[in-house]
Amino acid sequence: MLCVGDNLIGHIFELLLDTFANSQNLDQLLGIARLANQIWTHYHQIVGIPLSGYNFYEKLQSWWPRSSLCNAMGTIGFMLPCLLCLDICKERDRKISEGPSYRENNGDDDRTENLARRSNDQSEQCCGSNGIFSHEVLQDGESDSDSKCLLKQICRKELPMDLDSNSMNSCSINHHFIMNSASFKLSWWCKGDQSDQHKHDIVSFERGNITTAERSSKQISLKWETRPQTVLILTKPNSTSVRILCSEMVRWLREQKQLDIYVEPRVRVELLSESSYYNFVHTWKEDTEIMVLHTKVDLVVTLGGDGTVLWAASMFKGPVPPVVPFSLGSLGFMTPFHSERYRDYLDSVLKGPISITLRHRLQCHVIREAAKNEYETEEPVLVLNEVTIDRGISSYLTNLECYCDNSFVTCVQGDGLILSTTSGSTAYSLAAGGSMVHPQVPGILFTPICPHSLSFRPLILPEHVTLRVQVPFNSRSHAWASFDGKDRKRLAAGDALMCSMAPWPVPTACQVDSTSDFLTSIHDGLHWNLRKTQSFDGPRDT
Ligand SMILES: NC(=O)c1ccc[n+]([C@@H]2O[C@H](COP(=O)([O-])OP(=O)(O)OC[C@H]3O[C@@H](n4cnc5c(N)ncnc54)[C@H](O)[C@@H]3O)[C@@H](O)[C@H]2O)c1
Ligand SMILES: Nc1ncnc2c1ncn2[C@@H]1O[C@H](COP(=O)(O)OP(=O)(O)OP(=O)(O)O)[C@@H](O)[C@H]1O
Repeated sequence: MLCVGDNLIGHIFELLLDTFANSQNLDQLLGIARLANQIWTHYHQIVGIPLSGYNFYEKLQSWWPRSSLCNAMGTIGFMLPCLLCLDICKERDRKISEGPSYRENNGDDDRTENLARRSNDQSEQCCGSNGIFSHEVLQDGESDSDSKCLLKQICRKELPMDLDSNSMNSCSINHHFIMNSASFKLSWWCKGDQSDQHKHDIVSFERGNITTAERSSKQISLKWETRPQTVLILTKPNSTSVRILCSEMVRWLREQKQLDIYVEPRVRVELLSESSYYNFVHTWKEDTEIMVLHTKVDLVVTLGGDGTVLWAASMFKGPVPPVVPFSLGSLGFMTPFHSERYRDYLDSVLKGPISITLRHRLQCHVIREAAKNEYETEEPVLVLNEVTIDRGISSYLTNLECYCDNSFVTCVQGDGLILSTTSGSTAYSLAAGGSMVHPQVPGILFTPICPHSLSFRPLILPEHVTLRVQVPFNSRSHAWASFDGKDRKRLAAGDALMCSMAPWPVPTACQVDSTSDFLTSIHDGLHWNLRKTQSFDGPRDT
């Protein structure tokens, strides 16, 4: 990157701009804007303040009046980094001259005991200069954290979150493209491993000694850098207790915490039918607005069971804000927070720091035999638990050819196959005989459903592989793919499903920490290895 000249960067931007100008696909526009933003930040970081930024800015200015509304919206995403370049540098200089006071203290009084003690310790140990931003964790690259933080701060200052749910005008839509949520910092924490936290080499082999630096099982701590201002509350439908809790929580968050609140359209109607007091609650009208929710929302609260967490994850097709899952369901594997103590928990979460679990997701593409090119027909689907390919209502055995990075793995003959995340390892995959895996372990579980073979054991594959499950051309029936138990798609002979790890995990807040929460849920939820203890006086409960 260091030897990349202005010209090449200019070409890249030109190429991006052209693609941008010709695209009408909102997903693609967002992707390009993000890419441009990243290139710009890296370039700026390495080369200093390039005057060519002004050239780029001029180019955008001239192009702007010719663009459609849709493209113009995205242009803001391009322009902002240019406009902020100088401000960022000035701000960075200011911070250097001011010294450590910049790192604000996020408060520490009456928070929930467990959460606070644990998180504070972790923060002391690893925040500060070793902190990393969420996107750095995902990309494993070094980036200018301060500038991104400032970018967000400035955006919020200039474009306040005063959206009225009934007046979603073009101006309000414009700022959806701009990073607008509270900034936070993520940092690793691992017992006895406080040094070398920022090594980016996965394996080092200095003087013949092979050591590994990046271990996926480290606990991650989130510390707010700016106060969260907007909360999205998602609720399980048709439950009176959830409805009562929701209205109580909305009132509390508004009156005690002065937060902006978003809910689904259905919930807003429910709240308004209760009282016109809830008029301040925001929602959305069009599904397209959901695609930019992550730029408006600092925190997501779910009230329900695991299904509501899956529902929340499915709403975010890209980055996901931190999720605080409250348990109002029957099992609650992913919902460690008890609803009775919601005030204490939310108080603590809003102050931070909090331990989080980055729950990896799988990105699934259905590729039709009839399609002209690989990704022509269907949007990718992100799953938090699993994608299942099964026989549906057909009484024939499924016959699925499986490939891993283009190497033939096996042919599944049985009821079907589950490709699961480690978070989903305790769901359908478990019922089909798969192992339970700690959610911080990045891997893909390959679990057959009722295989008609005595020797077909489940596998766990590394996180970097791409799996392809193909319905053979001579298949006797169709197969069906379903995503987190929903949205069934028919796979005809020749169709395939591609599956790989998605770059956007779901960060869920922990009640204690990732490991403790996982063990609590397998003990309390599944009664794992519960057995009476042997004793001389007869069996005893453990
Ligand atoms: N035989 C089975 O065990 C079976 C069959 C179909 C679907 N499922 C699971 O149901 C999920 C959909 O959940 P839903 O709530 O929308 O449907 P649902 O209401 O039918 O609930 C399914 C059950 O699975 C539990 N569950 C969901 N995710 C879990 C997880 N990660 N760990 C442990 N338990 C979990 C839920 O708590 C719930 O009790 C699917 O993703 C699939 O994993 C399981
Ligand atoms: N906001 C929502 N809108 C529409 N459907 C939802 C929403 N939240 C949850 N669901 C669906 O409602 C169903 C039940 O939700 P959930 O699993 O949370 O409750 P539960 O079954 O009582 O709890 P548990 O999963 O712990 O057994 C799921 O199929 C889920 O997909």
